[in-house]
Amino acid sequence: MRLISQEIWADVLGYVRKNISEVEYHTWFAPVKNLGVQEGSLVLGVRNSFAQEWFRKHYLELLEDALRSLGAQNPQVSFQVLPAAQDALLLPSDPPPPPPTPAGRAVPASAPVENRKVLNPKYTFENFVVGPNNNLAHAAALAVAESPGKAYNPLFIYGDVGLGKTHLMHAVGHYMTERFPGKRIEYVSTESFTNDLINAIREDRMTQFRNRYRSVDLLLVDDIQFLAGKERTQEEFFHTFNALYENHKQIILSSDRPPKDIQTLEGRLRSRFEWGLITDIQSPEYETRVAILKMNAEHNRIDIPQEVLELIARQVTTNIRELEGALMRVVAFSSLNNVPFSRAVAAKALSNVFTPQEVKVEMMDVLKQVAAHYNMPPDVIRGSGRVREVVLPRQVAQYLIRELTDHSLPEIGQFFGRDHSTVMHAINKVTEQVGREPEITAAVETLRRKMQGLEDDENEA
Ligand SMILES: Nc1ncnc2c1ncn2[C@@H]1O[C@H](COP(=O)(O)OP(=O)(O)OP(=O)(O)O)[C@@H](O)[C@H]1O
Repeated sequence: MRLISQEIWADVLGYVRKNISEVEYHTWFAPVKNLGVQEGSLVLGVRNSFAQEWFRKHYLELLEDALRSLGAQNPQVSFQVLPAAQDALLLPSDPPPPPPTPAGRAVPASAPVENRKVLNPKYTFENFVVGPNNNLAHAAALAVAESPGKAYNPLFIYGDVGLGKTHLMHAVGHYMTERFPGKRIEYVSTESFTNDLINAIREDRMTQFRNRYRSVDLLLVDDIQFLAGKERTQEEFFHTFNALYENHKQIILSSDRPPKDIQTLEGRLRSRFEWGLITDIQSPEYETRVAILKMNAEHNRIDIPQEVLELIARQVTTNIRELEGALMRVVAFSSLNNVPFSRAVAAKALSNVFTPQEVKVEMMDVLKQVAAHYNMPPDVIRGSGRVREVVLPRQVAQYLIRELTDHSLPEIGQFFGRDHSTVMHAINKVTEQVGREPEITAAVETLRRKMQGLEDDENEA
């Protein structure tokens, strides 16, 4: 759980930093030691009793507000004076989080030069969940990692925000570092490349700049779409590209769109970007989202029930960064309110961020829930049985699928191996019975709430 409290603390510091001056922040908050969440209370270690008093007087409310923003219903913060030796040992305390960057990336665009080489340790191939949305990009990245400069050069990966482009690029970097230890790797965002170029020109350091980017074995450039409209940077990048390419050095580029859609990109660069392989990453489907959450939970040693992960995966559908954020929110909520994980707790934790209408339900989920409710295998419900015990759950499932998903009658029919008129009949039948037959009414109501993650259960926070 240590990792969870670090996440919480990082979020709290982020909140605090936005609300006080930098000087105040560095004076008071930078030396604080996060001692974890104990029974719902965030425990902070401070240097001496004067600091403890100061915090109680001046920052308690701010800290409580920060915890409230993370979902704590009755936020609690306590302070402990650290023993002098521990204080000395612990300082500087947990590094404060970097100021938020627009894309929330691991290596801020304005990071000092030496930071740029840092590859995020989490972004490895082992930690990358492969699904139908990203399997081509994954296979291409792996091929490039195995034969850099030979398989596809450049490798151009494009896709929407937060779908794993940077993760895959870093994975190639990690792989190469392990496999070919002496190789030089440079990871840079297009923004950093541009800033670096501007500084090099201003400070008359062009030779140094060129050496640096032209002497690497693997160049990873993120968000290459930002080259658009920057003529001088395009010019310089063109020469960097050529130098590396001619020496069979690997280049990997990421972008939010394919080269042909990057406006005001010089033709000669565009055509070079198209020399190798262009591959895209799409939004993950439900199963992949659940797998990503599962891997994240395991990675952070969080023991969280599958059904809670499923609820989160249904709510956040397009961006993996947000998906991970939602998981952390649920974890923070349950730890700060000292309640065990449950679907109701998760729904509550996410209710401020995602409106219930956004809940996405899949046909298979409905079938599974109905099957569990009637204590019957899903395949039997989808099968050909005609006895009432099977027909009723089948009709209820079809009714709920129609209500909770966007699927058409023919699609639902196909899912059940029946034609659309049979589905229509089933839906009409249940519609007539709801409100009249208590048993069916209750079943539909319970299942509907469950599917929307709104059911009240005994764990409710
Ligand atoms: N297939 C995956 N398996 C596991 N984690 C993933 C996967 N894809 C993305 N992630 C995680 O999602 C988060 C966002 O990924 P990443 O930063 O690579 O996205 P991006 O496409 O580069 O976004 P941007 O366009 O903002 O640069 C990261 O924490 C990453 O580890």
